[in-house]
Amino acid sequence: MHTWLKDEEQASTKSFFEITHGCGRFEMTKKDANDNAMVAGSQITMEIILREAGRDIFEGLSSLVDVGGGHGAASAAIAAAFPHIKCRDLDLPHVVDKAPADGTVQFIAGDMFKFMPKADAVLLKALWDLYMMHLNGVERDERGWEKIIREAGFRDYKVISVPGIFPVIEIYP
Ligand SMILES: C[S@@+](CC[C@H](N)C(=O)[O-])C[C@H]1O[C@@H](n2cnc3c(N)ncnc32)[C@H](O)[C@@H]1O
Repeated sequence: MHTWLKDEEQASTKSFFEITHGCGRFEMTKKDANDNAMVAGSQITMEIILREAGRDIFEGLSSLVDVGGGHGAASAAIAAAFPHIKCRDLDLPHVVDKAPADGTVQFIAGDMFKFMPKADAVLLKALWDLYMMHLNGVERDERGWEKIIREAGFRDYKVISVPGIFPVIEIYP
C-alpha cells in the first residue's frame, strides 16, 4: 500500500513517502518514490514486451541505446533476455549519477539533442500517462505517427502489437 503522508507530517519530513508492506514501513522522499515508480513501471512494461514480442523486436541486434532510459531498468531487462546485445542508456547527468552500476548496462551522461551514441537501434520509451501530459493530451493514431515519422525523414516503420499494453513502433532510417 502506498500513501502520501498528511500535510502536517510532511512539514517535518519534507514530502516523505510512506510505503507499508506486510513486513514493515519504509520512508523515502517524493522524488525517490517517483523514480522508484518509474523503474517499477518500466520493469513491468519490458517484461510484457519481452515475453510477447521480444524476438520480433530485438533479435538480430548487437547494440542498443535507450534514450532517456532513466536508471536503466529497460536496458537491464533487454540485456538479461538477450545477453549478446550491448545495452547503453543515455540520460541527463543528474539521472545517470544516481543509476546503479552493476556493469550490465553502460550509462552515458548527455543531452539527446546534442549527442546520440551509435547503436543498431535506439529505444525511446515513456510511460503512457506522462506522454499524454507532455503532448497536451493529444492522442495520436497510426496516421498521426506516420506523418511525424515521414516528416522526420525516416524511410519506413512497423507497428508491433503487444497484448495488454501499448504497441511498439519500429522506425527504420
Ligand atoms: C518519462 S522518463 C522515461 C524513463 C524511461 N524511459 C521509462 O520509460 O520509464 C523521461 C526520461 O528522459 C530523460 N531526459 C529528459 N530530457 C533528456 C535529454 N535532453 N537527454 C537525455 N535524456 C533526457 C529524463 O531524465 C528521464 O529519465
